[in-house]
Amino acid sequence: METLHQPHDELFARVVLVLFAIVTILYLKRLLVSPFRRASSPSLPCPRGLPVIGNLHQLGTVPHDSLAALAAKHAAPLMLLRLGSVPTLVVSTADALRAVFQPNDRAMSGRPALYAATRITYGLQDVVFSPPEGAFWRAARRASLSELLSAPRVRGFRDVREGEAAALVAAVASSSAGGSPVNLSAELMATSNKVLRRVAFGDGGGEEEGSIDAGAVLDETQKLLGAFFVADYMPWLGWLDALRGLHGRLERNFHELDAFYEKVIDRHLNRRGASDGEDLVDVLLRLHGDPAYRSTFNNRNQIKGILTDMFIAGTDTAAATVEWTMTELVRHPDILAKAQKEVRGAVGGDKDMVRESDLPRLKYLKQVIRESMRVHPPVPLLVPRETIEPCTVYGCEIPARTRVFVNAKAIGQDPDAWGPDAARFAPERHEEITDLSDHKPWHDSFSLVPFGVGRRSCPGVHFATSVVELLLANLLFCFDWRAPHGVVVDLEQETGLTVHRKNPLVLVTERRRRPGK
Ligand code: HEM
Repeated sequence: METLHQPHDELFARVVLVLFAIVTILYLKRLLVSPFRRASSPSLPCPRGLPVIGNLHQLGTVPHDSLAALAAKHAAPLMLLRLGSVPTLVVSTADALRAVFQPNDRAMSGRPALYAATRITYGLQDVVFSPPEGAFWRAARRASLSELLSAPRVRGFRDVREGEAAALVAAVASSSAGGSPVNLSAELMATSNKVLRRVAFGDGGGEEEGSIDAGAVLDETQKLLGAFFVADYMPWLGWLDALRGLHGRLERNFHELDAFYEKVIDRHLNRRGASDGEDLVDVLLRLHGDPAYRSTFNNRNQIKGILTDMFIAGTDTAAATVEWTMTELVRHPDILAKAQKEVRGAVGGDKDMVRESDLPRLKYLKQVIRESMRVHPPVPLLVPRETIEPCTVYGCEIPARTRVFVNAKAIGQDPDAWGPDAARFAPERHEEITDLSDHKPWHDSFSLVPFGVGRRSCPGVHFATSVVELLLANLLFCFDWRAPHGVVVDLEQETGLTVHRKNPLVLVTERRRRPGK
């Protein structure tokens, strides 16, 4: 029997071996060959990657800068990469952005279901990460624009912003007493966080929620959303994230966040009918009872998902904007002096602080902020997109489910859009924009896109600019600023979805002397 079976066994082993080799070769070939090449794209460059990881290693420690360098090296306003197993289109100039989005805004309007975002948003029940095809995103986005972040609602929170701007001035004055340098990065983050918590949860800023340290929990949420999850690029290796402890951290954070939101929502339900103004939780609870929204907006998790949006999208973006603007101002004392002169002249030297009613007169300040967001967009690769259907760009077919990175930072440095001195910090280049109080020009342009582009662009522009302008105006009005002796303020960046300075901005400051005092 044995002698009869042996040749069959050998043959079987050989066949299995050959089949295994074929499957492996086909698999590696699939990984090595870009899907775009198969889809006939002679014109779009695809920088060569490595087996399995593709071009992931080329992202470096500061991905938007590495991608800009890669695009420049290949003279590729549009390039096609493979990040792990994910086909990815990278857009790096204003013209390319127009060519991609003008005809394909709908096709480009998806978001990839990233691992951490999916968990934190209760399975994509929010505005930032939810898929655009379903009724939920449309309803939630409509609610954001018309209720949560509308111009009247934002105006209604003026007292909160002015109160927190005054608290920031007091905190800076106290930390700088006796000539000590101030950690402005930390002060700005605390202020921005407080504004959002008061606006979202009410006057107590969430402090009523007893033992839960909401600031620390939300901070961890932000870190997890910016962390690199292997599963987002090579799903079959997702188990590595568990070994790295990321799953455990994510679960802990999710449950802490959830417990916090449950308490906040219960507190709001218990005090319903009280007449002390609506915060965002009140608005969301009201919408959930509204027949116009009931069919799509119908469970508590959606309220929690949208609250998370407000925090992740609104807190450190505003803080980073002021942080980078102050960085550039201290590096350019002439521009700092000009902006200060404008603020002090427009507000009046006898006043304590800048009020929101003063802001429309501060034209140069708005140019400075615009320039800062051109050179340092706080979300340099926007929030990742994903094509929801195939589309054609420059004659090349881009398949559905291609990830899309818009390099807002590279676009802000594009010499075709900004001239040969694009790298120079020069607020005057925005002089020709007449209506700086209107947020529309942000979204009309393809050359300045810190708030994104098309139908998924940021609905919080109004909210964000009112916070940023007020905080910056007060810092310039109330204090003189300079780097500590012998220190050159650097431009090193910390990575994450939102990009802050790597080293905190520590400055020496002196309180402005009021006339006659
Ligand atoms: C300076 C501050 C801010 C910057 C630079 C910023 C930037 C961005 C960017 C780049 C996007 C992605 C756009 C795209 O994919 O095209 C975005 C989306 C979003 N932002 Fe902002 N943002 C800021 C402030 C805010 C604030 C204060 C809020 C709300 C309180 C907010 C809420 C949102 C939401 C809900 C989305 C998702 C929109 C969607 O996917 O439909 N943002 N933001």
